[in-house]
Amino acid sequence: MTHYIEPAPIKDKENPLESMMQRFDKAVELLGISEEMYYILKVPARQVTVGLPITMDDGRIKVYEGYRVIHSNILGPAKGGIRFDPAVNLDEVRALAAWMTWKCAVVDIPYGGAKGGISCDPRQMSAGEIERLMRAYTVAMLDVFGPDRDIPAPDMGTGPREMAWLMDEYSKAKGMTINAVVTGKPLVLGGSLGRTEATGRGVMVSALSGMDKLRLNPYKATAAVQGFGNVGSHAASLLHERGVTVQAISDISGAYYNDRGIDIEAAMRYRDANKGTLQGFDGAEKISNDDLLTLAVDVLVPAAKEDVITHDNAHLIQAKMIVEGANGPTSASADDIINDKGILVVPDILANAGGVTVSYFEWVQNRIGYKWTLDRINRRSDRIMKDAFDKVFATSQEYNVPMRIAAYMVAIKKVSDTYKFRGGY
Ligand SMILES: NC(=O)C1=CN([C@@H]2O[C@H](COP(=O)(O)OP(=O)(O)OC[C@H]3O[C@@H](n4cnc5c(N)ncnc54)[C@H](OP(=O)(O)O)[C@@H]3O)[C@@H](O)[C@H]2O)C=CC1
Ligand SMILES: O=C(O)CCC(=O)C(=O)O
Repeated sequence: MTHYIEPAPIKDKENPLESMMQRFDKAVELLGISEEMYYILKVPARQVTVGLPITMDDGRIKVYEGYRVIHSNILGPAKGGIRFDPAVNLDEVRALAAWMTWKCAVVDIPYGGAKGGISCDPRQMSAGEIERLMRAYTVAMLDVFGPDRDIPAPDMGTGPREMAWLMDEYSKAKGMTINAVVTGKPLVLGGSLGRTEATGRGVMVSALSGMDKLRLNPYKATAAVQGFGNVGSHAASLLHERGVTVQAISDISGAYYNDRGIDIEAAMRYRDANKGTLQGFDGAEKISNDDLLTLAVDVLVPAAKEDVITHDNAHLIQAKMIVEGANGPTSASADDIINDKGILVVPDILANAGGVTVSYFEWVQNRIGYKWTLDRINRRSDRIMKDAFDKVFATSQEYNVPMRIAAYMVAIKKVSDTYKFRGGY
């Protein structure tokens, strides 16, 4: 029996790092970036891998691998979530860290990009085992994290509970309470109002902005949302609130379809009362996660994981618009097919930036020792998301490129200009 938890193998097909680099290369070429700057932007500033021996509930010791990659800290402290998932490996974390750099630059917040992850399956672990893993990871990253250095947050498989453990462990090690070291915390520990829904809310703002460009009336529009976790469930709920008929939702147990629309609040209540799963939800017909992606809806929101839309299924997509709630849900191999079909894609580094935007607000509130109202947070984050959408859309028109490449161009220009002005290399 193995006590070492092997990280997921690096994928040679549909590798997220490759997908990120292909879009990056295109944007760099259009911007006429120098070769020196190309490598400055490409190579991560820091990569840390740690071994984490954890005592499991049955007394055995298992050794997990954890990662933190700081892609860039030129715009400010690095920022990015921590992922607990069996598919985590260093390549995935490197791609996710770079996406954070571009994302923060697209929405014009003063952060660089980072990401962390542990190759583990939290669904198979007790709360105590997860807590020991999170605390061990925090101790291993004491010289990486810091409110002015690198500020983690939740991602897939983690949430406020894990962020609370991180803050506690970090604060104990430093001998004082330092809540600005992490965002996405519970409210009582200095979390921000609105952070839980923030990513889904930004997805909703992006979807409505895209619908406006396509002249789609939200009250007549339909949507399918893949993933019913933090991002997917709030995106579905907020789209529903704005009049959109959400015909399909899904989680790892499968997808649930109803052409008259799913009662999203009922689905959320069902999931919360059913150990976090939609398994058995009866307000809809059960279909597969693959079938959800090819439904004849106006708006498709992939909000679960990477590389679900690939060369193999892109030609089957019927949606008029894809709003990427997840990071990297479309692999680069699908880009040309999707663009040729005329589908408007609001890319991940724009569409899901509402989360990090409100994380930024949380950090600002922690630092000034004050709490903003939910109304102020929502108004400010909606404005940031709408301005970013308009800027990326205008760039896509100016250069006649898809919004994805336009978003990379906006981001890369900002980061490379920052390097030029700071100089010293
Ligand atoms: N949380 C945030 O603020 C942000 C998250 N993101 C990105 O959004 C995506 C989702 O993150 P988040 O909502 O936080 O994660 P969660 O862990 O809260 O939810 C993930 C959801 O995806 C489902 N899922 C996982 N694997 C599959 C699969 N193979 N097929 C179908 N569904 C699956 C999960 O199902 P189940 O519950 O059954 O396991 C769950 O419903 C990730 O790509 C993340 O990086 C981006 C920006 C910010
Ligand atoms: O809220 C944050 O700081 C980061 C969220 C995140 O990991 C992401 O946007 O992918």
